[in-house]
Amino acid sequence: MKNTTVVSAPGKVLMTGGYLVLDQAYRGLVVGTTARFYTVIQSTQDERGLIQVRSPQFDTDANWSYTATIQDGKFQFASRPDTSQNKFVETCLRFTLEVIYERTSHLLDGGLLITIVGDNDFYSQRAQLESKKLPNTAESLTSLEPFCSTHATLGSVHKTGLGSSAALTTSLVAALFVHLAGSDLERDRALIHNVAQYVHCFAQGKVGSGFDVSAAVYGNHRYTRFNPEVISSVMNDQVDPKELLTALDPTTGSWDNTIVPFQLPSGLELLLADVDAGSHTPSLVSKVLAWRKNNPTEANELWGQLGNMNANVEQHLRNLSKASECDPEEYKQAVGQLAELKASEWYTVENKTPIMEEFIQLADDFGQVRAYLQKMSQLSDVPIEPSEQTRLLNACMDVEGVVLAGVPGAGGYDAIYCIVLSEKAKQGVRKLWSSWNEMNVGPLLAQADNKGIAKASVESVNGLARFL
Ligand SMILES: Nc1ncnc2c1ncn2[C@@H]1O[C@H](COP(=O)(O)OP(=O)(O)O)[C@@H](O)[C@H]1O
Ligand SMILES: C[C@@](O)(CCOP(=O)(O)OP(=O)(O)O)CC(=O)O
Repeated sequence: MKNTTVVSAPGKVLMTGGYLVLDQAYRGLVVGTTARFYTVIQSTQDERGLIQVRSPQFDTDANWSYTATIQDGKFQFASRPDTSQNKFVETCLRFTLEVIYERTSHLLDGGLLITIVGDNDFYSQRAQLESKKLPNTAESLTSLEPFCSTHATLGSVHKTGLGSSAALTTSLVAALFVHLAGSDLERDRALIHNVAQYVHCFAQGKVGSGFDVSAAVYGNHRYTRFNPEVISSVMNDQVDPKELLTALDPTTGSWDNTIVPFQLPSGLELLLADVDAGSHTPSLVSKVLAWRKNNPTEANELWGQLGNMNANVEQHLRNLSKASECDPEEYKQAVGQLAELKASEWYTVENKTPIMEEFIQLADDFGQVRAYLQKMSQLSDVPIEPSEQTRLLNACMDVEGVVLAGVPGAGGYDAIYCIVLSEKAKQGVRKLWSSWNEMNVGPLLAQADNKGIAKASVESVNGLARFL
């Protein structure tokens, strides 16, 4: 398709580092997912500067129109009077177009038609499956068409926690740079990251750690956040374009975020589940941070202990990756043998190899991470790993071949993840989920995937062409 740009960006799972990663002194280990957001931009012959955006997976009002023009050399942006609001889409367009204009002195010759879709895993498919009288299993989810209708509005849709706004923002920002400024996603990655990070903070009205946008741009990594001061002076409606350009410029050296590549060791598979506990999780983050502020001594000790344990988990994973490369046969043998046992039984294996010891340490240290998160839950009185989730995670750990099971990100009732050693373990975990009664646990199809932002063609993305 001529004059068409497609850019996608992945969802994320923060395996370790929830809460701590808000602080520059600590790290987060984040994994990208195969679930992605796709932004398609088509140039149109419409009125110059007319930008129409649509999200066809939603029932009503998921169309937004804006105008972006240059008057007396100045960038002007407005939403059309008859349009509904989408803070993320609007903020992406407004600031990204402004940055592009400031950098290239050129904007639009005609109009733009922008189509945005997210993989099914970003939104709960429970209602969809029920209406088709299908059980909530991986097989049923596989039978749904790609980018299926959510039968909901953006306001009412049930999200699964993969980070729809970060993936949407990143894919839209990157697609605008490619389409209008001829950007190269490799070469201009840091600039795209900074703009997406800023836009995301602006739209959500607060500066979070930014690990979700970082994962959408770079895929898996160990993340250390940027100093929030980098953007604090431009977090206002009246921002001066030159000041914005300087604040987001990656060559000034002011952005101090770090990205250290990371891979899951071979043979390990990430499984995700969306949990519907029937209750709504309150804002966990502000309560935890308030507790930390009021109890600095106790909190700092806990942050230090949990930070060290998170670092141990990361190191075991890195050691295992190295072992799988240096000694593939022994590694395979260890994985095969351990996959037949519960992690709690691994210590009983006779003549354990160093690779097996590493797996045992990994499972033990991740158990410690959970213990510290449970302590954080109790002390701050916030349900980070609430007892319902503890029971579910313990049951997952009781399946043969499960290495670890935990709550991603901020925790709460909404989601869990497991890492398993075999197809049999994966089936065992999913069987457990489908029979779990205390809460409704539904599998997601997404797996770990290291690809950050990426260009595509319409034809290469299954199910995309029907929207264009
Ligand atoms: N498919 C989509 N099309 C357009 N905007 C979307 C889409 N999905 C999510 N968004 C934007 O992201 C917002 C949701 O952000 P948020 O509540 O922070 O959820 P999340 O935790 O998934 O990022 C929506 O209100 C909307 O502005
Ligand atoms: C608490 C945190 O450190 C991690 C939150 O991770 P989640 O994956 O739970 O995030 P949401 O997509 O906002 O639900 C906050 C942060 O780092 O910004």
